[in-house]
Amino acid sequence: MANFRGSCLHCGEAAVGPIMTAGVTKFHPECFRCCRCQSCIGDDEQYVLVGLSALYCGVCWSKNDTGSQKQHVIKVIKIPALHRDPSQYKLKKNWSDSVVYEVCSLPQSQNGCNGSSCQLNVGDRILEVNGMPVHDYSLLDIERVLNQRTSVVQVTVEQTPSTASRKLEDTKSFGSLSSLELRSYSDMDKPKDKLNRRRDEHRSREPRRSKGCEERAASLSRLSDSSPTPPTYTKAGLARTLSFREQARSQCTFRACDLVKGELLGKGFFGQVYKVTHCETKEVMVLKELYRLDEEAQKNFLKEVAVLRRLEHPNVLRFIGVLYKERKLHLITEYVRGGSLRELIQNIHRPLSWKQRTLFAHDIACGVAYLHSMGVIHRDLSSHNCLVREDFSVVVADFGLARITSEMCQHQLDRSRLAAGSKRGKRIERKKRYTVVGNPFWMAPEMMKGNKYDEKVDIFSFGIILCELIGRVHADPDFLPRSGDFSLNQQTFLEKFCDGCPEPLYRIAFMCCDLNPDKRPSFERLAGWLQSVSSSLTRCLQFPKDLLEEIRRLSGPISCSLSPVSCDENILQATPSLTYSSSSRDITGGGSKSITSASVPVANNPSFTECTLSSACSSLSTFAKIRPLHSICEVDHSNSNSNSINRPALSSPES
Ligand SMILES: Nc1ncnc2c1ncn2[C@@H]1O[C@H](COP(=O)(O)OP(=O)(O)OP(=O)(O)O)[C@@H](O)[C@H]1O
Repeated sequence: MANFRGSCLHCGEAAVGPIMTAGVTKFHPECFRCCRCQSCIGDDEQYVLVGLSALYCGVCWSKNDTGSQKQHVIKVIKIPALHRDPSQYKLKKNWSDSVVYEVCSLPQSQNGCNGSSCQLNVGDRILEVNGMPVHDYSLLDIERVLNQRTSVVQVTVEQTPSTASRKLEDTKSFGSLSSLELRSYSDMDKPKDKLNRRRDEHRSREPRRSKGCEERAASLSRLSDSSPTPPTYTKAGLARTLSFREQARSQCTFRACDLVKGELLGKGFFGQVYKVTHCETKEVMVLKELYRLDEEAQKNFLKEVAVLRRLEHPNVLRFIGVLYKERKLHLITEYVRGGSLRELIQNIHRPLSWKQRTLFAHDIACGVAYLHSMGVIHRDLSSHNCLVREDFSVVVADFGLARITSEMCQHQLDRSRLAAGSKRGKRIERKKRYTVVGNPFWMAPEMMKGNKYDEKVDIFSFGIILCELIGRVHADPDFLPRSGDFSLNQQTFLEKFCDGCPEPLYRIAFMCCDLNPDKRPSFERLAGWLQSVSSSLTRCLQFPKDLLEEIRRLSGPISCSLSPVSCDENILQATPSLTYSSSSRDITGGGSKSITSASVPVANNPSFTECTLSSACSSLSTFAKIRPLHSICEVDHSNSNSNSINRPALSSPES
């Protein structure tokens, strides 16, 4: 079995967890897509990898099989079991690469057909037979399987230009071969030789399939993992080689027939979320599928899968696997029964003690501290995207807008170097001019203004969540008092919403909502503070003196609002197409009026669903009210010197 560490050929990121392999090249399942039609290629589907770069699905390839003979190609060929011909495939060992066998002679039936892209040719290098890498087997074993007459044999081959154009010599005919033909195992007779016995052994370890489930086509061994113990679902969804060996935790690929679709749990901007139950284990999970098929939606969804599959933490939504259905990728995650934190906060019939609120905040802080340690900025942290489990622990979810920053990993490294006593280096400049994404209610001021930002934007969002928890108030600026500079209006919040709130808790919230990102505490520190606060609350003790002093010192005096919140509907009406300049000092277009708490019911106005970002930037309130309908707004600030309009940027590309 090959070592499946390495990187994905498509995205270049580490290929861990379930991966698709084409020969020795690896892909994440979500990256294993046809370069022409962009559809995901399932593990039972034909593919052709040309020149170690262009991947085609069987359909697109067969429509346009031109020029293949001049290129390096990895593909799957099926040899049907229809012919009775004594002539045989002959193989030889490829001495330059001891792990593959080369076809040196063909049966007579193929006489004159050499060079065809859909059958074995002289010189083809055989990488896998029936999904098993050939290096585990002797040349005789492989020849025996190829020449058996009882069942379809699926062969993954590598064709080089010389192979494809090589002339057929010295071959005897035994009937035509068809390939690029999909047949399932259930169509085939059970092979008896060693190779097929091995395959059957693997399959016999799988849970019994539900009746009526169509079995998979012969394995291409593209979905692989090296964890020593196959996880629960690995085998349920696959009739291929031992897979999922790379990671200890389970990440699975399901078939549609493995899961029974249940109730619709909700709809986001791009996708919808269903409860599903596994036929065999009865485990309830969540399936997220896209209903929008535009590029933007696809991009965000693939990112969500890509991010989630790398993460494993008790306070981060658990990724279970993926499902290919109708050539589309679906995400399977744990089912979180308690709904969103926002729903819980807003449920006034449900009392929440200060300790419970502190624990919620602690869990989120731990989850996002982990994300940051993994180099992920969430960028859409909100009480919508924090889900509450039955045991009242909270998980952070929804990674469609997340950003992976290698700088952050570097930052972690540097920190550990510093901790290990090496010399203090120059502070790494991590802030970058990324795109503006997320929900404006929770969005950090620096992102709102189109400035450079870093992971501290998540801390601001967390501060808003903490305010929601403290005041059981909507994050909407119509309810949660904000200042003219988009920070929190601490004074008003304190007066209106902090009755009975432990002092450290609201002070922590204020620190998180500081306008200056550098003054916001890290999630690691926040988790520590919140842990101490909750312990004190549990034991009804006074807060430790040093904790209180530290928090007071760092949070400083309670600030008063600089620009009183005003109610100015005219801003909304008068500036329908303001430009959003990345160099402007605020997002109001004019700078004179920054925040309005105008209670214009735009959120419920259907015409705003089509509203563009540029027209939405007239005020925080307008901006904010667009978001619940749009769910995402992206503005590209990559050209920081430009004063030009960044037009409705729902799909602005991100570098
Ligand atoms: N794993 C889960 N378990 C239980 N409920 C979930 C789960 N994931 C999502 N939901 C619920 O399904 C609904 C839709 O979720 P989804 O993540 O698609 O959208 P969203 O976060 O509301 O919006 P957007 O993706 O536009 O930010 C939400 O109300 C959420 O509470």
